[in-house]
Amino acid sequence: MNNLRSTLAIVWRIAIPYFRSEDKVAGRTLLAAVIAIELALVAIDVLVNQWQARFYNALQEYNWDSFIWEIGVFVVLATTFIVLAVYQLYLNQWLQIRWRRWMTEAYLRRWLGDASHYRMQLKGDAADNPDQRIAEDVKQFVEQTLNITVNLLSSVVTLASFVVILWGLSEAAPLTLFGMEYHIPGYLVWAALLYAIAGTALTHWIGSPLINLYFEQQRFEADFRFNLVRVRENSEQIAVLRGEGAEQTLLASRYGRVVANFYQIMSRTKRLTAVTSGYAQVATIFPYVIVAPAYFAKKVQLGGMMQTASAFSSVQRALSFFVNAYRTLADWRSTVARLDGFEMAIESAKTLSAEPQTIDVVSHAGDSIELAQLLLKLPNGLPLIAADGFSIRNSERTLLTGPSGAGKSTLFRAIAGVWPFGSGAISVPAHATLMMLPQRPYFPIGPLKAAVVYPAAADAFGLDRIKQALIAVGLPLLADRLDEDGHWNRMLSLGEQQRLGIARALLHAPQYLFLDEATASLDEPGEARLYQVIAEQLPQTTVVSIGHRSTLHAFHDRKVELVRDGDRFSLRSTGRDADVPAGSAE
Ligand SMILES: Nc1ncnc2c1ncn2[C@@H]1O[C@H](COP(=O)(O)OP(=O)(O)OP(=O)(O)O)[C@@H](O)[C@H]1O
Repeated sequence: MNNLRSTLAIVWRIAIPYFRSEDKVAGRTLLAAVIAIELALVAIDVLVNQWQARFYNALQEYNWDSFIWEIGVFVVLATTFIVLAVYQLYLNQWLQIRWRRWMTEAYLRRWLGDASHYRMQLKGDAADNPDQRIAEDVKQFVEQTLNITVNLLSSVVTLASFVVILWGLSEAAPLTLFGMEYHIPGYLVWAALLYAIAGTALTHWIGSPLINLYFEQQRFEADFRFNLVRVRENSEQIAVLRGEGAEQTLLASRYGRVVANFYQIMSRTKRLTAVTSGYAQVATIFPYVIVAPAYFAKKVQLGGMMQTASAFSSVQRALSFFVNAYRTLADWRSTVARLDGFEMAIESAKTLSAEPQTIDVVSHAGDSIELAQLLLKLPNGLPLIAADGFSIRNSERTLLTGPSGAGKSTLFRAIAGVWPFGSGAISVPAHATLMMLPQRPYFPIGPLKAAVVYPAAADAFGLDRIKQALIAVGLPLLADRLDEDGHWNRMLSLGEQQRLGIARALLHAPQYLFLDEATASLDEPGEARLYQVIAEQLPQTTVVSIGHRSTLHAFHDRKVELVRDGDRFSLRSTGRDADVPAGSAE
């Protein structure tokens, strides 16, 4: 019960923001229309039930006129039913797509905002496969929540209407056993109730493990899909390493989990289907068996008997909502749990930067980047880099070196404000523009011009400027392909990608440019030319580079080295090409 209450509380928390959003008028109107139509459909069911009594009595009495009249009534009822059913589905789908669009956009904003997508990974993948949460789970949540709510409501109303009818019919057709009449008020209602309770309990007992099994199934399927995507993304590496065999084994083992779990679902579903279909079959005949003695004792007409059977099955169906919807409910609960986990992971990634033991990235009025009492840590809490009173001065060009794994890239991540582990403060000039270029720049799939100017809009720069930037970095041939669509990370060599990255920097002209081995794939003369271009075209830009080649020294005013200092590394400024001993920290 507590479980149910907490699931409902989560559903409420996830569902309600849409109905309070800017789209609330459309959302509420559509929801009201869907519910109103559902209630009208129940009313038609009640009318059809009453019609059945009249229709079968007309048959039993060989009354042709009544028969024809009732056929006419049925045509009217059936036509109304069809029109309502068509519009109910149409409006339901309309609401679904609006609600889903709103939720998807809201999740995308939260996931992409504040670098949560990156921090969630740092936190150890608390919510697996966010892509699945946003693409699949939101769709299922909206669809299932709406259908379950509407069906539940319809069941309650059906129950209320038919219980009244069935109660009356219990009077008209008293319980007759072995020639004796027993007057139990509303015995047909009680019989339907007992029947439904027994079915529900049995279904829950057999079906409850399905909730977890469905949850796991979704996860295994998503894992498998994700690994397939990784193979596609890294297909060149895999091909040259002849890694196909290893991939086959890995993928087969991932798919093995999908299959093993599915077998469990199959065997559970088999048992559950035996129960639910047996239950449905018995339900067809059950009311006739109960009313038959009264019928054969001529206490009730054929019409009364048919009406009773149909009312009984309506009550029983409404009561068995849980039995019929068990699979959907199980699926729904796992969808809700996954979305809840996703929301929690986003929240905890957000609060990561607000925790007391995190790095503060603040803006200040000065024109340099200042590191004060900074201690960078690994996610597991081990110290990585300590820096205090260190500044990156305006327009200066700094070369950062140090052993592999010392934390050079992590220092860049901290300055960019996405590395939360550690303490101390990083002050960045207010309104300063920073650009980080890694060794492997990212290019969205699409036209080349959009890839170069990313993250600006494709039309943020004139075509001539983009062409000039490409020519400046030594990619004149690409200058004629700006409108070509492509997967540029796959189509260009790493050196070409790095040139393209520098072209991006030339266009954006940031005040601070951080180059994390961003030219390391070029030969030395090629690298030198790019630094020359940066110096000429971005004379005001403060450049901080990570690199290992000694030839880079010529393009920097200052050399800073990360040196081991106990259990961590610290920054030592060694001046231009100078071998200043360690310990002369800024
Ligand atoms: N997301 C992460 N989770 C756990 N550890 C990490 C993560 N990112 C980096 N590290 C660890 O932090 C340390 C510093 O990594 P970083 O990439 O900053 O080193 P680096 O000095 O740039 O190395 P290289 O010169 O080899 O590129 C490494 O030991 C690395 O394993």
